[in-house]
Amino acid sequence: MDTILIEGLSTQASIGVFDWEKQIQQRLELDLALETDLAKPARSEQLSDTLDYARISQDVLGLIHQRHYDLIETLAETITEALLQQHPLIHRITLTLRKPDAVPQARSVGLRISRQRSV
Ligand SMILES: Nc1nc2c(c(=O)[nH]1)N=C([C@H](O)[C@@H](O)CO)CN2
Repeated sequence: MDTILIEGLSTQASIGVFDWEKQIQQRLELDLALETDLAKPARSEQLSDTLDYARISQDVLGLIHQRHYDLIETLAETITEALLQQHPLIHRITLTLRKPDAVPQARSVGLRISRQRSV
């Protein structure tokens, strides 16, 4: 399987379990690996035959900004579920989500999840 990459997607978000985190915006960084077959678009040169990384980046930012999330787990599941539903060409998604300013002693904290289309 081939992979479309979106790396270092960075934005501010309302995210966190504590009350003070509901009053501020915090930095989030995302990497996405979207597994799909790229043989057809390679031949056709049609954007409609592949995953448009520009459009998907905007869709992900829209999901991040649409509401407050307490846990990064909830946001990660929301993003992978929506992308699998909206893009039939995606076979599997691996999402890495980082909250770089959450723990001052760490370069970054975060998670990585993989979700596959169920047949
Ligand atoms: N596994 C997680 N642990 C923690 C989360 C989280 O979303 N998932 N969130 C927090 C707080 O919001 C933290 O970022 C504030 O410093 C703590 N642990």
